[in-house]
Amino acid sequence: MLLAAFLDLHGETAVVVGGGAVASRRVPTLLAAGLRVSVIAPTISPDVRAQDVTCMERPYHPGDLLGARLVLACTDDTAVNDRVTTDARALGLLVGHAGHAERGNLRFPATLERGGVQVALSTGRELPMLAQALRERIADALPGTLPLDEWAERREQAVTLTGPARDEALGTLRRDIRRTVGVTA
Ligand SMILES: C[C@@]1(CC(=O)O)c2cc3[nH]c(cc4nc(cc5[nH]c(cc(n2)[C@H]1CCC(=O)O)[C@@](C)(CC(=O)O)[C@@H]5CCC(=O)O)C(CC(=O)O)=C4CCC(=O)O)c(CCC(=O)O)c3CC(=O)O
Ligand SMILES: NC(=O)C1=CN([C@@H]2O[C@H](COP(=O)(O)OP(=O)(O)OC[C@H]3O[C@@H](n4cnc5c(N)ncnc54)[C@H](O)[C@@H]3O)[C@@H](O)[C@H]2O)C=CC1
Repeated sequence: MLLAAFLDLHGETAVVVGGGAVASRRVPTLLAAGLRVSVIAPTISPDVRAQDVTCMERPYHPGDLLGARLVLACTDDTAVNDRVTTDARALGLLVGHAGHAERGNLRFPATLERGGVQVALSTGRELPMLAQALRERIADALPGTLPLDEWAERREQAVTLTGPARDEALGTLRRDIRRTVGVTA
C-alpha cells in the first residue's frame, strides 16, 4: 500500500527536469495545485513554454534541485532520470520518475473534482488507462453539487455542543448527508 494523502504545496517550488510530452501533461497539475514551476531541459516544447513556468534551456546539473520541494524526472534519458531521482531523494524531496515510477516516491493519480470534492485514484502500478477508466465509473456514481458549506457550518456548530445535544446534532447531520449522497444503509 502507498500512503494516500493530499498535499498542500501552494507557493512551494517544483523543478521539472525534461520539457517534453510528460512535462506538458504534469505542469498543469502542478500549477493547479499552486506550485511555482521551473523547467530544465535542453529543448522545451512550445506546449510547456506556453504555461506559467520558468524555463532553463540547458541540461540538468546537480544543484538544480536546491530550493525545490517537489521534483519530476521526466527526460527521455533513463540515466538522467535516475540521477535526478537519486539527488532528490538525498535532499529528502518528493520525486516522480517517468518510466520507472517505483524509483521515485511520488505517483500521479487520476483525479476528478465533482460536487466540490476531489477524488484521486491510483492502481499502485503503471496502468494509467485503468485509472482513467475507473475514474469515469466513479464520476458517474458521484452526486452533483453538494451543500458542503452548509454541512461544514452545521458540523462546526454541533461540535461546540456537549452531551446528548451534540450527539443529536451530529446524528441528524450524518443522516442528512447519507440520504443526500444516496447511502441507504
Ligand atoms: C506510473 C504513472 C506515473 C506516475 O505515477 O509517476 C504513469 C506511467 C505511464 N504513463 C504512460 C502513458 C500515458 N499516460 C497518460 C496519462 C496519464 N497517466 C497518469 C498516471 C500515470 N502514468 C501513473 C500510473 C497511474 C496508475 O496506474 O494508477 C495519469 C492518470 C495522471 C497524470 O499523468 O498526472 C494521466 C491521465 C490524466 C488525466 O487523464 O487526467 C497518457 C495520456 C492519455 O492516456 O491520454 C499516456 C499515453 C501518451 C503518452 O505516452 O504520453 C506510460 C507509457 C510510457 C511509454 O510510452 O513508455 C507510463 C510509463 C510506463 O508505463 O512505464
Ligand atoms: N509517466 C508517464 O506518464 C509517462 C512516462 N514516459 C516516460 O517518460 C520519458 C519522457 O517522455 P516524453 O516526455 O514523451 O519525452 P520527450 O522526448 O517528449 O521529452 C524529453 C525531454 O527530455 C529532455 N532532456 C533530455 N536530456 C536531458 C537532460 N540531460 N537534462 C534535462 N532534460 C533533458 C529533452 O530536452 C526533452 O525536453 C519517456 O522516455 C518514457 O520513459 C512516457 C510517457 C508517459
